[in-house]
Amino acid sequence: MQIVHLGLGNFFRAHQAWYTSVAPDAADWPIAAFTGRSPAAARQLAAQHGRYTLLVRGPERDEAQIIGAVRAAYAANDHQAWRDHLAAPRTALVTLTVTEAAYLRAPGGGLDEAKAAADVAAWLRGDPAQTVPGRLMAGLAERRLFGGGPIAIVPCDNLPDNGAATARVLLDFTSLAEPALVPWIRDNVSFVTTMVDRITPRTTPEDVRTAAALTGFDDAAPVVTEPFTEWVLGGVFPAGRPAWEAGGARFVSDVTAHEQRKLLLLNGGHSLLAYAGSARGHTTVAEAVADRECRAWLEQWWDEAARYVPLPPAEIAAYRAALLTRFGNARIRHTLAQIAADGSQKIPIRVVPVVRGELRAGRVPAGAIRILAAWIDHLRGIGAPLDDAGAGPFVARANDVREVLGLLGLGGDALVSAVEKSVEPR
Ligand SMILES: NC(=O)c1ccc[n+]([C@@H]2O[C@H](COP(=O)([O-])OP(=O)(O)OC[C@H]3O[C@@H](n4cnc5c(N)ncnc54)[C@H](O)[C@@H]3O)[C@@H](O)[C@H]2O)c1
Ligand SMILES: O=P(O)(O)OC[C@@H](O)[C@@H](O)[C@H](O)[C@H](O)CO
Repeated sequence: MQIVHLGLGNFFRAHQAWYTSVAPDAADWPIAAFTGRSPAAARQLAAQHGRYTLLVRGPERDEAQIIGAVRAAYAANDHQAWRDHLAAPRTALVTLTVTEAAYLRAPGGGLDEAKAAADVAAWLRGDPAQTVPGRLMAGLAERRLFGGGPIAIVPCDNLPDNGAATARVLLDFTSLAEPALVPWIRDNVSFVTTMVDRITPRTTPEDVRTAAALTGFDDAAPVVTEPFTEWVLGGVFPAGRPAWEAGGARFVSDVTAHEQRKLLLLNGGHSLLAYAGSARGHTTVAEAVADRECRAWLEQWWDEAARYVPLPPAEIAAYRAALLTRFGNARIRHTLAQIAADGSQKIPIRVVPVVRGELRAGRVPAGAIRILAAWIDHLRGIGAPLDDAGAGPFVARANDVREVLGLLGLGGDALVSAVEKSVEPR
């Protein structure tokens, strides 16, 4: 059997490829990985026969592992290889790590048709589809044509209910571009929902030197990650899967509680530090969490967000304590700028649901308001640099708090006034 992966970035190599590498049946599950956009990662990995170093960075030392799970690496524009791999009956599942923005979701959750329009038009002209929903559709069209059979799609991006979210954008895209394929997708494609967790920063030139010194292998593309890792999956694998349980993956009937715990507490906490911490001059998560004020803001946010995590209080308390240790690992250089990117995709899923819930309960949540205000400051040029292709409408209205909140589907005088008081004076 075989796994196909789309989005050959660092996280995939620290997480899904690592789980596959430690599975007892790893030899039966080679991975063919495709870059999402630039060909650089494919070139680097192909030159190393897919092998790379995983530096597991604890608070005191690094442990180097050579991972050999990736057997073939392709550039995003190798459309023929993509279609061939998706069509092959031996391909049992497709994993994705392509960032939140790549799903082309509209605020309501379906496909943003304006963002997809050029790709739909390209497909109708007979050109290769370039977006993630378009590429999935193109590969599945080939699979149907050649009788490849049922398959699982396993998104591993930080989106709530990522399986259903992927199904929705894919089916919306297919309805526009290739409607005859829709029933086949409904009957043959299983969408697995996952909660994924392993803090994996960008690789620095120093990491490259460290990896070579530890292993003697002159690796152009090592990956640094933390010791902690978690993977919770819910859904059906009609053509099988590796025994990922060996690495600690859990298969459950409902991922929601795990997903809310991670998305609100970890990712929401990260977004708070990315905007409010960078505005205080910090560069990394570890620096920000060592700042007493940022740490107090984090606890305040967690107190509010915890109300929306359907788990026992003791479990939430243990998770919070573990997060402080993980965030405090100063040897992991996780930059606030990396986390701050694409806030227009992240704020609506990491923070807005808590604000809505609190307003419904008659509370004006100070911790969540701080994140909204710090993000608006970021849109106005404060703190980490703005790197967000979807920020245009928010930047255009950034001087007017009420309008920015309106774009997030939020409003009400009490909220607007609280956020106005919390943004930096101008
Ligand atoms: N890094 C982490 O700690 C971490 C942890 C959990 C989940 N994730 C998820 O993994 C994603 C990737 O993180 P990473 O650290 O590997 O980042 P990365 O920058 O190393 O890799 C990103 C990958 O996504 C692809 N991509 C980006 N935009 C795309 C687009 N519009 N269309 C198609 N492909 C696109 C890139 O080509 C690249 O292959 C995150 O956005 C997040 O959803 C990351
Ligand atoms: O990867 P992103 O861009 O979705 O979000 C940035 C971080 O919050 C995220 O990468 C976390 O480090 C990760 O989700 C931990 O598992």
